[in-house]
Amino acid sequence: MLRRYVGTIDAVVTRHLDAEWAGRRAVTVLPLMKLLTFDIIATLLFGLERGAVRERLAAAFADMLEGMWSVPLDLPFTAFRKSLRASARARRVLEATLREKRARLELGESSPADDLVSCLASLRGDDLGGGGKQLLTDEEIVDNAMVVLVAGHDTSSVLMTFMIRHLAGDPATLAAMVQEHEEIAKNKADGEALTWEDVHGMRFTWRVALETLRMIPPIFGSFRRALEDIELDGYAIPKGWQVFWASSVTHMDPGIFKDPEKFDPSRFEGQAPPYSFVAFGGGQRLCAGIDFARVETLVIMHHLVRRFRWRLCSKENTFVRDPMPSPPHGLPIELQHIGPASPCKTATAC
Ligand code: HEM
Repeated sequence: MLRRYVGTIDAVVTRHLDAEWAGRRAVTVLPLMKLLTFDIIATLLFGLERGAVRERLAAAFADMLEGMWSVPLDLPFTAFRKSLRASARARRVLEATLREKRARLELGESSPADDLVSCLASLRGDDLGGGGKQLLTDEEIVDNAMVVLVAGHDTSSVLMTFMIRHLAGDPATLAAMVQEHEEIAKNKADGEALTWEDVHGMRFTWRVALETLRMIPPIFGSFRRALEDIELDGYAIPKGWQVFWASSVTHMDPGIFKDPEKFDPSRFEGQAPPYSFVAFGGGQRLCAGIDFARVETLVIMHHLVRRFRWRLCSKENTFVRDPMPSPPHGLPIELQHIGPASPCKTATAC
């Protein structure tokens, strides 16, 4: 299904680079990547065109994220209360979107395959003994849309930001990536959109992404509940206990990844042992958006490395977790344009 949306992702990425990167001498990467991944999700999963509705959703969503990890005190003026209110505003936008989608589906003006909201609104219980009734309530559809928005927005933007940071200091990896993308581009006309097949050819770039995720996993872990008494390395874990799995610890285990501090995309030439690379989680609750993340990452990197070179404004090679990793000051970089010339926009110094 994702195959048919590669061209749309390509169009959103190109528009974003033209509007936000082209002609600028410097940009701050993390906020731009958040904007871009939000635009991709809003377009593809919610079918929201650019405009007032999308801006309202973006604003409510940004406010919601601000307090999402705050102390859960629902009192006036707390970050948590503000986040709850913003979440209610975002839900109202999505409820209105759902009503509109449903009306268009009933009039035959749109198809369930148009976007995620239309797809969920069209699900019927025929195969599950539901007598053809709507499978999900409106509340469940909005819940699902909110989950996808939260799960798919910050994660990919963090990955892209740290890839860009790494490439600034690793000319050999950048050169190998450029070569891969130039090979793909040489068989295409100017401005021709990438296809599913092109994206599948970007093997080296995906290994660079996986290695970036290994070293700086956006989600550092999560909880699982023990379904039965188990013993692990001599420790007894009783049934019902919550266990925290930490991707950062597994990824830095020299018994699994030799020289774990070294950035080496070739580790992913073969298959990593099961449950050793867990940036996307594992088991039944494995990330539902892996393929989506892969396509958007590869399309974005394709256009970035073909159009720009960059230099870090700060030498600080650190990051903080809150709880997502973020580089100092959101990663300001100086840009050099190597793609087709574009009109000069506001130049911001580092
Ligand atoms: C680099 C990008 C991404 C990373 C590192 C990532 C990572 C993860 C992780 C660690 C989990 C928890 C898995 C578990 O508990 O075992 C998860 C769940 C999930 N992710 Fe992602 N994710 C990414 C991108 C996306 C995107 C783009 C989407 C959607 C468009 C998405 C949708 C989801 C959903 C819906 C879940 C919940 C799955 C469930 O509980 O069944 N993710 N992701």
